[in-house]
Amino acid sequence: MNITIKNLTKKIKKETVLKDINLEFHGGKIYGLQGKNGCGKTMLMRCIAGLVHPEQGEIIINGKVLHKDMSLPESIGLLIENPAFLPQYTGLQNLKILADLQGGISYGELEELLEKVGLKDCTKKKFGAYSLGMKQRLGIAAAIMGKPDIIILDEPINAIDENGVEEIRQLILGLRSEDRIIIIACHDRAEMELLADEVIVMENGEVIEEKGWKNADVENVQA
Ligand SMILES: Nc1ncnc2c1ncn2[C@@H]1O[C@H](COP(=O)(O)OP(=O)(O)OP(=O)(O)O)[C@@H](O)[C@H]1O
Repeated sequence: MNITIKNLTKKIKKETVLKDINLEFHGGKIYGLQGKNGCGKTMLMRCIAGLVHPEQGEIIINGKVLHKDMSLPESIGLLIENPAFLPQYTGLQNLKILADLQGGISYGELEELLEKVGLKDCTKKKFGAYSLGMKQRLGIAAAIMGKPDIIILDEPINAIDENGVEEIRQLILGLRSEDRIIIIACHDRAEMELLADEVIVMENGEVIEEKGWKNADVENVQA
């Protein structure tokens, strides 16, 4: 599994929100996007997910060029901003609707997913009555449903209570597998150090630093 981003530039109106981004992502690693509010983390994630068309550059996923060889990445799970769930249904019912669209996911798997994200005690509660942290947990469940090759999580620990943070952290670390690329955005540097194998630091739409610390073979690539 690999993703190559070449000379990616995205403009919104006259503002350049991503500037000449060049990055490589490989399976087996958790990549962290770090930077201040508005630096372009979400926009980069949207581009990788195929939700936004860049003005320049390309995104190549396993040799296939996004928007040329395929309209969307073939196997991707996303948690970006507030996921749209139906308030009148429970978390399990919401997941079931998504699972039916995707196909090949059993009810048992959905129950397991809810347990994994710490929602198994509220299977009867409707999404509309969920707390912010519960909504976030369901969003993570939806993003990892069906075991996608690429998992993108924008601020996954946001709104999770203190006890839940370690639980969600362990869940994310446990998702790491050889064939999977995980990309998370987080503005908290300490959290990022606990979660990511490589960190991509962004500022004003540019990548200003790439560094890795969990794997000895990854040194500071770019200072
Ligand atoms: N729909 C939009 N219309 C206009 N400008 C946008 C839009 N979406 C994002 N932007 C701009 O693009 C830039 C990057 O935004 P982005 O959401 O990627 O930042 P971010 O790093 O994810 O920030 P945060 O940490 O607050 O989520 C910002 O200047 C933002 O104002």
